[in-house]
Amino acid sequence: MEQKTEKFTFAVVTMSDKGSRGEREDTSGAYLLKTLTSEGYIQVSYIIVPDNVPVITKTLIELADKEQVALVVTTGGTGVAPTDVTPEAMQQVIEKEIPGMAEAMRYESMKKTSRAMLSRGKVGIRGATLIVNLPGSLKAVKENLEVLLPVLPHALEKIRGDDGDCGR
Ligand SMILES: Nc1ncnc2c1ncn2[C@@H]1O[C@H](COP(=O)(O)OP(=O)(O)OP(=O)(O)O)[C@@H](O)[C@H]1O
Ligand SMILES: Nc1nc2c(c(=O)[nH]1)N[C@H]1C(S)=C(S)[C@@H](COP(=O)(O)O)O[C@H]1N2
Repeated sequence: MEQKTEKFTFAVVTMSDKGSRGEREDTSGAYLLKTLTSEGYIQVSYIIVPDNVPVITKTLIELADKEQVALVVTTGGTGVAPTDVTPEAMQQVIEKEIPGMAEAMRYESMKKTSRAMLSRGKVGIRGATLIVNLPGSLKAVKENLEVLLPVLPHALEKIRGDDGDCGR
């Protein structure tokens, strides 16, 4: 079993027009905050932004470059609706993409719903920050987190430059 960690900071960014206008309770963001905290990660920021590329880009760059947060998990805006632009913003932010992490989440999600193929979420690194896009619905967040959580400590250690043991 992977050990719990108390060593990494995290931020949650919810991409939602309705959420940013206060028209829908952000249950997905709240679930992420609760779960990551209970896993031992340290919350430093929680932001709700509209589905707007410049706003999302600025927010993610600030969290990585200024706040130097270890982990940023986003929810929403990954799909195919005209307003869904999270991946387009990510394209401008990340320096290294980790396609395997996004594909693993989609692969496992496909076992729950074929609609998982509609998510275009990315995972990537900017500086020493890992940024992970999850879909918007609470169900999707729960299902994707199950795939993500076990690999996170090792990924974050590697990104930080630790000599992690890959052997287990
Ligand atoms: N932050 C959230 N918390 C809880 N549920 C959400 C959240 N964001 C989206 N959802 C749910 O996931 C579904 C798909 O998300 P999507 O972003 O396409 O919805 P939307 O209503 O067009 O979003 P928005 O206008 O807020 O950007 C929504 O119908 C909603 O039920
Ligand atoms: N595991 C999982 N992944 C999922 C879903 C889900 O219910 N479970 N919903 C899908 C749906 S219906 C959509 S439209 C896309 C994109 O969601 P988003 O636009 O809210 O980011 O995520 C998909 N990924």
